[in-house]
Amino acid sequence: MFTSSSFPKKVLIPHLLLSKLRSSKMNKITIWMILISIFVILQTTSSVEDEVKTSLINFIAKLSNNNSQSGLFSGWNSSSDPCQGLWQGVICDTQYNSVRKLFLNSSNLNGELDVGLLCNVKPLADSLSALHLETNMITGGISTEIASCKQLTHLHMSKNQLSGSLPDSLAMLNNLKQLDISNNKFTGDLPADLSRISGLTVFLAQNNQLTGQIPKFDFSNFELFDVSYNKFSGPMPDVKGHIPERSFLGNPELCGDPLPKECPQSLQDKNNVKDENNDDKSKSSSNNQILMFVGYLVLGLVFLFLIMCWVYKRMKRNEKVDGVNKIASVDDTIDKQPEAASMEYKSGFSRSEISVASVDESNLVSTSLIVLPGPVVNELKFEDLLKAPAELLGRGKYGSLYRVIYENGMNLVVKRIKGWAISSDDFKVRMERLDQAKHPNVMQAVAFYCSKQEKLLVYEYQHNGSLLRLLHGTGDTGKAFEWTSRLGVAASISEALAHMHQELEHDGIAHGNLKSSNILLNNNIEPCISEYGLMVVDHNQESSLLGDLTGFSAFKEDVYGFGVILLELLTGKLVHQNGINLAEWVNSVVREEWTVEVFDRSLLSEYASEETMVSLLQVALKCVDRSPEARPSMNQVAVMINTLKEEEDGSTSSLEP
Ligand SMILES: Nc1ncnc2c1ncn2[C@@H]1O[C@H](COP(=O)(O)OP(=O)(O)OP(=O)(O)O)[C@@H](O)[C@H]1O
Repeated sequence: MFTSSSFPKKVLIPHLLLSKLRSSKMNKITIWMILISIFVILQTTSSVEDEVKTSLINFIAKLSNNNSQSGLFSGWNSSSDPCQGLWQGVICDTQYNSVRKLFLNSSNLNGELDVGLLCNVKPLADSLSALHLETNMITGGISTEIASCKQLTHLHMSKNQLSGSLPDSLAMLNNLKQLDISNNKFTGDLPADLSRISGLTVFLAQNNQLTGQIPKFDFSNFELFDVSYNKFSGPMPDVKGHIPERSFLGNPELCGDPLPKECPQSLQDKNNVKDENNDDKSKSSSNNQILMFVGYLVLGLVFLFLIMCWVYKRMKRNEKVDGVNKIASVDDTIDKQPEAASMEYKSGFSRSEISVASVDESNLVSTSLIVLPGPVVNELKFEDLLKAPAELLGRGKYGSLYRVIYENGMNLVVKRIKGWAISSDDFKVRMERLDQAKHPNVMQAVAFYCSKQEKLLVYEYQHNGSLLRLLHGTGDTGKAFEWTSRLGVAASISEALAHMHQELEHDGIAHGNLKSSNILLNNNIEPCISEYGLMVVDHNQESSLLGDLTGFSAFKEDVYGFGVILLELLTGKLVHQNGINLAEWVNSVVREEWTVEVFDRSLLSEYASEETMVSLLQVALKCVDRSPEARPSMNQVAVMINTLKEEEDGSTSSLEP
């Protein structure tokens, strides 16, 4: 029942357990339960083996016409082990203790074949790889159950009295290598799918009464192939020289080369048509495949092209976004100067960009520049501006700024504003009003251009840079930015701004984007407010507490912007530095009565009046009041600063010898 190798595992362990249990004096019921369990386990294990034994005994009994006990097979009894050597013809796999092969050939077997008795018993069907029944007188046939003996590689049944047709299920034995059914009385057609068993190397079916056509095997696989002396019909399969002619002889209805019988014309035609059909089918299927392939290729290319377009567009868009981000960072940190920025943006003033604008004629006020009257330029042509070499100075939230060297050597800057929701007519009126409200400390536009999509403003280029650069730059002017100059700048800007506010009050045009980078130093090192009235006020600024930033609110935003400039002048600090908001920082220091601490140290060493500085600081703090209503008007600011300046001028002149 058990092999010597399996016995110790299954019995010794319970043994040990038992002795342990006895020694620990466990109660009898427990011991009985364990014994019963062991018995049940042993019973179940043996029942599988018994099933195999029983089926084998039944199989041989049927094959031998119930005479097995008298002859060779007397050792086949249920009290012995099929794998222990007493069972004649049984070969086992010793490792798995399973029946692998049955050699029952030449054994005087004259009973009936019942493969179901072997193949319906799973453990046997799963292990049986060879069944040799040749040279007997076995009757019956091969039943469909043969398909369950999936491990069969060798099925030898030659020289018997087997009859009936071969079941289609025979073709399901995928592992079959040798099939010998020769010298029997088999009838009917060969299962067509037999040719699908790719590992079949021996097929012997000679001397039967098999009919129909010979399946199209891959004849190159065969070591042995014989279908001679049957009743096969139809054309010879194309064996491509792998099988000798004699393997097909004795089939009177079989025709075609190399057999002596020629196939009738009708059969040839039928065959040719069949072949042609097959050829056509394969041709058309290969054509279809080519067409399909080309289709996929075209689709793939179109898809690739679309992806590339999409990627290109995205890259373009990202480039733009990148540009905005970079400029924003320049503004925030102010550690890059216009030159640095221009170095960064070498792309320059794209002619095509402006050309695009110029073709948008439907929305133009004028198809060319409107040159404003003034001493700077007498004549400025739009086309010449487009032709001129240009360099990008900066790219802000509202647009880009280019430096353009005009044909006569004149340096201009072109501000290009995109997406400003102002009608062309309103823009033109606005430009004219700004031009009328002149002030020497406000930079006048030289010319402008307007379309629905964009607006261009032309200014004179200022070589001396901005107040921002003067305060926080490298100091390449070589001069210290002394207190009196700072006070002078404050006075000039406040006056210019007060003038503009007064002039443009009814038009509601404030500067809208007042900051130290928009205060430029002209040829006389005089401060000039640039880009007046070009911007919609930035709603994100901390000063911008009101939703409506036109009219009154916009003017108050300018006052706030001016207050910040004053703070920059007094402290020498940037608007935002290391995350600290300048206005808040100054306020907090002043609240702590450490006012002197806020001032620029370079000013304290001068003969600057600390009193005037504190007074100017108070003006600045009023300007940056959180409540716009609490902020003074620009006119009031200008008066206050001028008074301070006069006092300062008076006191310094009285100090002079
Ligand atoms: N007419 C000019 N001549 C010389 N430099 C100028 C002129 N106008 C502006 N600039 C300088 O060019 C740089 C870029 O200007 P731009 O107006 O694009 O940026 P910004 O003033 O920093 O930001 P915003 O877009 O908010 O105005 C700034 O440093 C500015 O001081």
